[in-house]
Amino acid sequence: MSTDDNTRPLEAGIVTDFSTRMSYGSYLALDELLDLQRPVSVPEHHDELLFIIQHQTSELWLKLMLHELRSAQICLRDDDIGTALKRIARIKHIQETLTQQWSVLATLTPTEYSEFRGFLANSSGFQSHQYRAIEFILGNKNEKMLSVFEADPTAQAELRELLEAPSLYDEFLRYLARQGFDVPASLLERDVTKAHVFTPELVPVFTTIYTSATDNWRVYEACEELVDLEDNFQFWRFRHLRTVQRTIGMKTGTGGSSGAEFLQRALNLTFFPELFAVRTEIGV
Ligand code: HEM
Ligand SMILES: N[C@@H](CC(=O)c1ccccc1NC=O)C(=O)O
Repeated sequence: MSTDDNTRPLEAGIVTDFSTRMSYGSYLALDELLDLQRPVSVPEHHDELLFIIQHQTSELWLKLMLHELRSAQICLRDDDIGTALKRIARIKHIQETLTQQWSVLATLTPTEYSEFRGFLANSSGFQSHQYRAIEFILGNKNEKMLSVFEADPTAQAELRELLEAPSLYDEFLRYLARQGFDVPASLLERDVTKAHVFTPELVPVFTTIYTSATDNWRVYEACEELVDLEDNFQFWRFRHLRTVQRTIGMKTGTGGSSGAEFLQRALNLTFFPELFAVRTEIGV
């Protein structure tokens, strides 16, 4: 039923008394959440709220990504590839959201950013423990990264635990070995605290999977999901680099690195090199 005054009448059943009931705001702890955006610039710069919300929303998505990645690892350990694939499907959508989100920050001009950048002092995304946790789970292990978290023992301990645990790729290769694939023993017994290094002897395993995909759909699909995951991760890194270039140019970073040059080097890293190398071996 429509009304003449272009308003929607409330229905009789709509609940309005929340004096004793759980409401939207109380369920989501909105009072606390919306009290956490605290600009430090004096006088307060109009654009600092954008900067804070861009980072806080990113951290929330990183939290969910970590939750799903940890679960995917457990699924693989339990030989439950179906659920692992479901976890990765969601992770890929989170990555797409994180990458698209850069366009909001791209509305921040270099001048606007320079007006409050000084207030950020030495804080930097480099100190994001959730980001580092994701890098570790995906296999970009680097013990030196722990030093940044000396003042945050909880974060440091969590990162050390991840450093010493098998990566997602380690779990996948162990799964493949249990499924009867000829995964090199050196990889199954490797020092998991180190980054995975390209191992030519692993490539034939993937050549078998890719050339007989019709007999191994599940495993083939899992390989392709990992390729998507790495692609998406690189897209995020690339958008970050481009945002940095258009915002601070070649300035050094607040975290103390060379800035754009340091971020550029991350684009040479790879999580699953053999899944890319197999492409060279397929067909003519
Ligand atoms: C104007 C916006 C931004 C600029 C100018 C910028 C700049 C930089 C720079 C220069 C670095 C290198 C470390 C340093 O010396 O500080 C860095 C690292 C990093 N930033 Fe940003 N950043 C921006 C936005 C963001 C956003 C929105 C996020 C989302 C969480 C983010 C996350 C990170 C992460 C995780 C690193 C570490 C990357 C790695 O280890 O490879 N940054 N950023
Ligand atoms: N590293 C950035 C500062 C920065 O972007 C930042 C500062 C505090 C919290 C998060 C940040 N984001 C990513 O590095 C810069 O050098 O301008």
